[in-house]
Amino acid sequence: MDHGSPDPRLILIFSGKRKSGKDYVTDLMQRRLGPAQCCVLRLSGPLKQQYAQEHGLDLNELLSPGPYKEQYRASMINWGEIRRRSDPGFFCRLATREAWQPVWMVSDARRLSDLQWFWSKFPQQTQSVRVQCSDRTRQQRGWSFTAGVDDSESECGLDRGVEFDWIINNDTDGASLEEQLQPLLKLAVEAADSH
Ligand SMILES: Nc1ncnc2c1ncn2[C@@H]1O[C@H](COP(=O)(O)OP(=O)(O)O)[C@@H](O)[C@H]1O
Ligand SMILES: C[C@@](O)(CCOP(=O)(O)OP(=O)(O)O)CC(=O)O
Repeated sequence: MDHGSPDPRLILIFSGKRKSGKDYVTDLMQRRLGPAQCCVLRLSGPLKQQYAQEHGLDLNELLSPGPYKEQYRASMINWGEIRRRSDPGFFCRLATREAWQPVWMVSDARRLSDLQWFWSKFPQQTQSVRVQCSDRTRQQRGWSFTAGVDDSESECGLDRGVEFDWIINNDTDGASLEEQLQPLLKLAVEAADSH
């Protein structure tokens, strides 16, 4: 890789609707695994950084789960689409360029092109994880349907056509998240140990 680090041993690519809990789950896993073994990479990180700079916005607020980023989401989606159209791997490359840990978790895949980039570059290491929950749970977490966002490729691009390696149900009153994450954590520990 261009950053000179050895290739990762395991890449878990998370996707799911907004407020399904992608950040929550990946943060939880990272706390368990520790920063020396595992990093959380966000494809939206370099996107938000560049977008904030060009539009004079508060990057920290855009990176937070609160309402600020929602005001700009539709515009950020459009802005990102233009970049991706000419170079589908643009944000994947930027998001991964400084990662050196043996386990990577990408918290926000949204389009088939995101997954394809990792599958083609790291075919042995890449596994896909879908985080899902009911709309009711998402509403409890502050979600409401927004036309132009919830019906766009950004939210629906992976609804069909992918057989996910792992599915995590993250409903408020559903199966224990801890239990569901055990096999993934085990996989990550084994990958890190083999580094
Ligand atoms: N299992 C959970 N238990 C408690 N709170 C959760 C859980 N999953 C998600 N949340 C909360 O719901 C909100 C949305 O989750 P987040 O991880 O930001 O979703 P996403 O990244 O998919 O948009 C956050 O405030 C988060 O802390
Ligand atoms: C413009 C975006 O990158 C904004 C993504 O922001 P977050 O990744 O913070 O979103 P959720 O975790 O789903 O709430 C979407 C895109 O289409 O690239």
